[in-house]
Amino acid sequence: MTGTIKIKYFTEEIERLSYIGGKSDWIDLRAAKEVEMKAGEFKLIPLGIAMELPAGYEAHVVPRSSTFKNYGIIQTNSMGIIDETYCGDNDQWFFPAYALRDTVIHINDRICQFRIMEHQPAFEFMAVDMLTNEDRGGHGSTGKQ
Ligand SMILES: O=c1ccn([C@H]2C[C@H](O)[C@@H](COP(=O)(O)OP(=O)(O)OP(=O)(O)O)O2)c(=O)[nH]1
Repeated sequence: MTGTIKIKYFTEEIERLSYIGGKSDWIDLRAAKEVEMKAGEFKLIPLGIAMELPAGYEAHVVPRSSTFKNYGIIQTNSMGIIDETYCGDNDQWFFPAYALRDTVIHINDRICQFRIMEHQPAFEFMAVDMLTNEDRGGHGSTGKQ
């Protein structure tokens, strides 16, 4: 175990964060309230936590592989990025959900997972007229098989 992260839980009704015994170092997150959705609806599902990430880190939130099968929802931003600056007392994490069928997500359901990543190094972007490299080719240029 390296490092400690301050975490605030917004409800007693979700289980505390834990690693699922030796299976993965991604940590599952839970819905913090019951959410009913109709097909075609968008909702932000609260995840019931706020965190003070360590300096120099961000968190990445993605759906679980089984989330669509279980709940018929997809994450509208594909991957959620939790900035280090998102650390205020009311900066609750949320899962932006789009429902493809009528569905109910219950409180404490594990709907997504996250991990903490170091920031990329800071780069400077320098405008040039030419890149002087060989073109790689358009999308799919390496064929299908
Ligand atoms: O799936 C997500 C994505 C973001 N956030 C929180 C953490 C993040 O730090 C903040 C802002 O997210 P982002 O920068 O991706 O959104 P934006 O639309 O660019 O908003 P902003 O103008 O606040 O940066 O919202 C979540 O809780 N879940």
